[in-house]
Amino acid sequence: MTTAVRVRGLTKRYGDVQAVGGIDLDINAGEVFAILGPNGAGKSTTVEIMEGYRTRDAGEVSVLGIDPGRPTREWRSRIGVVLQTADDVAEATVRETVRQFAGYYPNAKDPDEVIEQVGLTDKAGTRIRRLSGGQRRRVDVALGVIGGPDLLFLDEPTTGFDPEARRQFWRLIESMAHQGTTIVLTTHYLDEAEALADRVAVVSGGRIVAEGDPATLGGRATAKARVGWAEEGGHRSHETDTPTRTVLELAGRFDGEVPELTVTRPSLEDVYLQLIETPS
Ligand SMILES: Nc1ncnc2c1ncn2[C@@H]1O[C@H](COP(=O)(O)OP(=O)(O)OP(=O)(O)O)[C@@H](O)[C@H]1O
Repeated sequence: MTTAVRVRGLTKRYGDVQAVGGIDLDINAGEVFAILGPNGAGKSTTVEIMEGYRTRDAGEVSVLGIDPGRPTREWRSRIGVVLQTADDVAEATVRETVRQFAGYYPNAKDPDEVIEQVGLTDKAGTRIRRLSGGQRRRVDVALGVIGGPDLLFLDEPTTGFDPEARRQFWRLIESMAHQGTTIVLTTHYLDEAEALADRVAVVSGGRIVAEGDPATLGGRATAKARVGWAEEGGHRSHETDTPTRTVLELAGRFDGEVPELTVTRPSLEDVYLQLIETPS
């Protein structure tokens, strides 16, 4: 498997603040990798160093085989970054802006197709300054993907999106991943990480405190299950390592359907909150 991003011993300090305190990361080509962590954990700093927009104090970083501290023009054209749209495009329409950016890349995607994928076809002729915050963010995403990048960085991409726009954005990311684009995203939405990411890293206090498949992170898949049901006008629940046996016993007791039956294991959010409370 080819490695798209390799980071070893990355550190970055701002005055007294150790923003990144020794991060090691390997992100495979074609993978969707999510970086999670509380405010101030060091996510943006790490991602901006990988994008070549911030200098590092120490450590090795290789992104598509290049040190982002010494970027080449060819390398830049293979990297997609979602930035806040600059104010100087605010007078231009969505279509004009996306077409203009398409002109900067050798392998740009079709502007109208990208506008459709971010759900802005109805607004293609609208000036950017007349868009809502969430619509404007969708323009940012369109500009990040228009170049047909091999590696796409998304820093909190869906902040300000309504639920429908988020789902539409997820489909765009899934289709880009399906076509082989490597995607690195930071997000505060755990459902987003769970829906999109092959692997996640949880960053806390400038270090990685857990890393893995979101379905099994922190022992989620093998943690005790909670079986819940309704009985005698109240809600009952039981924590167990053998939920199937509990359900069978209940089915026998109720002679068929168990009222309001649920079987749950810790959510990604439960595991995440535990991880950031007790950084190792
Ligand atoms: N330019 C800067 N100058 C000084 N301190 C900074 C600078 N940028 C970030 N920091 C500090 O470094 C730490 C890490 O910040 P960073 O933006 O990387 O966190 P983050 O995980 O992306 O947070 P958020 O979820 O809030 O975006 C924070 O304590 C922040 O205050």
